[in-house]
Amino acid sequence: MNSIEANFDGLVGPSHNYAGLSYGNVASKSNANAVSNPKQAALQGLQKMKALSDMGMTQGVIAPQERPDVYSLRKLGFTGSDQDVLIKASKQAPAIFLACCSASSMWTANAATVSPSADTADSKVHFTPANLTNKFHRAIEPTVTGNILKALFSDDEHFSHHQHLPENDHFGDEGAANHTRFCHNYGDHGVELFVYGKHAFNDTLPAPKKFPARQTLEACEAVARLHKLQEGSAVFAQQNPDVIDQGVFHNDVIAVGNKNVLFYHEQAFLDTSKTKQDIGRAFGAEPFHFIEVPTNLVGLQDAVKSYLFNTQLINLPSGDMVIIAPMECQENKAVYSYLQQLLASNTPITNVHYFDVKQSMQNGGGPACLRLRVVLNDLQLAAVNSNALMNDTLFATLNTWVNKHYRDRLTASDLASKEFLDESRSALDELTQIMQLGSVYPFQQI
Ligand SMILES: N=C(N)NCCC[C@H](NC(=O)CCC(=O)O)C(=O)O
Repeated sequence: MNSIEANFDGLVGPSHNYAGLSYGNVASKSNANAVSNPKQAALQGLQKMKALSDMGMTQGVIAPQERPDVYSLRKLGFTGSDQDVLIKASKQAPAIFLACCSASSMWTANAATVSPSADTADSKVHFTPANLTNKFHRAIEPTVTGNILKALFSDDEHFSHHQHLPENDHFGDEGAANHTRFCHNYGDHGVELFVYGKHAFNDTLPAPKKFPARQTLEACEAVARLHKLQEGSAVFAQQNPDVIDQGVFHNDVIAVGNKNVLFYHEQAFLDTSKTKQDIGRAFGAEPFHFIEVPTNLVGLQDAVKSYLFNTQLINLPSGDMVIIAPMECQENKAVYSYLQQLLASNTPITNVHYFDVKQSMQNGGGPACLRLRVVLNDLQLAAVNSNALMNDTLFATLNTWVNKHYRDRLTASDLASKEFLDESRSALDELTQIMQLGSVYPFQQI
């Protein structure tokens, strides 16, 4: 049976804004308080999805979350009507209020970890929503993420959904942003690489000193157990703590893998040779390509600014392996010349396509952050909610929907109005009908 790797991108929500919420994420902090353009952000995301679909890729859409999140604010003691809650919170606790308004669920690489059925003991595709405990604005995502994933992958003959890990820093889990999979063909048994920032239960081992390690080894191991991965097919590697301290808050900011390729920066891992050995041993005899980018060609700051590694490494239906990169890689001299050199050298990577996802980039979210990879065989693909799969009709419908509901300018003060809340809820209500998701949002469940 044929298997493909689908990409499910997060549709940017109507509240997309720059609130400087992510300590350790340089772009988020440096663009705090900038005026955002949610309409442009959503349209940029849709353009990328459509372009990948036009390249022959299977492209899905993951709906955004309901924001402002009035329910979290109520849990924190704000009372009255929804409007009262928003006004009180925005005045009395502006930072908490903004955290409850983030459109951060757009970065679906952090939505969940997904293991294809070829890797799991029960031959089902396993999903564990990420608990995202390290940042409050993200820690309020996993329950609705789980609802949306179940609405897209509902058939329990094929799909197995787990509860997110316990909500504690010891089990901090950021999902697929710290997970990549290697295989020969997508339908073959693969090797899943889990990358962590620290050991939660042993604080004598290396860990970053300045910025937080958002993912723990213990969280990675728990996900591998839940997904029933076979012995030897999960590899665990520690991220270099020094690069976390320089703004590499997820492994997908410094490394990306696909099939028999790992594309990574020289400084990505704490112990590069052990990481390579472990992957090589698990992968077996077939040739594997470690494409290591040396610091003298691309410095760490250039890698972080351009998001060279937050690129999608995909196989087109023709078999060609290509990079989907943000425009920032074309604009950065060192990175662009490295990529030109890479294409001229003898690796499986044959082309680079550049996309404008600037609205997302300014919050530290590149092309790879915006997508969740899901390997599916023909039967599983047929069981996916087809209203979430990109095609000409869905593209046109979603463009019209965005143009109808989204603002092209949003500041913190706009977010506290009842008008904005009503606008967002009516947009999401219409979206659940377009995508036939059912009542996934709290405002639809009251
Ligand atoms: N690397 C991956 N896979 N994802 C990128 C996530 C970016 C996100 N930024 C934010 O949440 C910023 C929101 C703000 O500041 O308004 C984060 O730090 O979690």
